[in-house]
Amino acid sequence: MRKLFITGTDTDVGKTEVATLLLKAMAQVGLETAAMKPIAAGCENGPDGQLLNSDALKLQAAATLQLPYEKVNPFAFAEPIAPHIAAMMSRSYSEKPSGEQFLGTTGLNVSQLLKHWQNLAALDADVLLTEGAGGWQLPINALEDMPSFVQRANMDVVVVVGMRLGCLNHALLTIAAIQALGLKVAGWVANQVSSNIMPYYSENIATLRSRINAPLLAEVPYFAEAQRDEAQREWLQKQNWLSQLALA
Ligand SMILES: Nc1ncnc2c1ncn2[C@@H]1O[C@H](COP(=O)(O)OP(=O)(O)OP(=O)(O)O)[C@@H](O)[C@H]1O
Ligand SMILES: C[C@H](N)[C@H](N)CCCCCC(=O)O
Ligand SMILES: [Mg+2]
Repeated sequence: MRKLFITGTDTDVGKTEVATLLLKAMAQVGLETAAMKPIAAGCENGPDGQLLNSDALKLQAAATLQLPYEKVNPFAFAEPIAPHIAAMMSRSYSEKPSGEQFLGTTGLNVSQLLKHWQNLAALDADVLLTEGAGGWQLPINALEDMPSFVQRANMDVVVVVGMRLGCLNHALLTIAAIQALGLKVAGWVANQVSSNIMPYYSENIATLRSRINAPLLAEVPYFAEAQRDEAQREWLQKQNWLSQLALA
């Protein structure tokens, strides 16, 4: 089983967009996939009152293994804020903890994340794809960050770079932090996050290519709403990212 973790240079850079495109590409070549968004902040109430996150729903729908929502997204919080703060805010306190005290009350920890992830890993699909939340160095409690979970699970990491001004610093810091933990960067994806392509796009790509010691898996264009599905289908046919990931 291939275990991939999708991170990005920030929140809103296209991790879910790229993750669902990857899952669709994998399905097209007959791979069995499971997907997970272990922690999601920013949820709506479903019909039975269950908190549902749109990323988790997209991953659930794009994976070939049909899994119950709570297995895809075991930790769901209402507010669209940093997840460990959302986790703290979701609890009821007689007195809300002040200052840094709340960090001890998030209820999130690496061993719980690992337990839920291992349940999906045990299904032994060809690929288990896990989306992070926000950027790489995401705190989950007073002592632990998301990267410790990725390290314990020994996942390979795909970095989604939102192609906008500032991405050089964010991408290079992210890659350095992943590699410093001894984890493999399976590759990076340049994602156009706006209908206006950034100035000097190709020079920015060239700069990242020259400094990132991992393959550029794909350059994802901005898919306008109109005929989005069709444009994505056409685009997917031209990609060789699965062979770069040794999955095809
Ligand atoms: N290549 C693209 N073409 C068109 N829209 C895009 C593209 N990439 C991202 N978007 C849009 O930008 C928004 C943010 O993308 P996405 O939700 O994938 O970000 P994210 O990194 O997963 O964010 P989060 O940190 O909340 O998980 C979404 O509305 C998404 O549809
Ligand atoms: C709400 C948002 N869309 C994401 N789900 C969470 C982003 C967390 C960012 C935390 C931070 O680095 O400041
Ligand atoms: Mg997302």
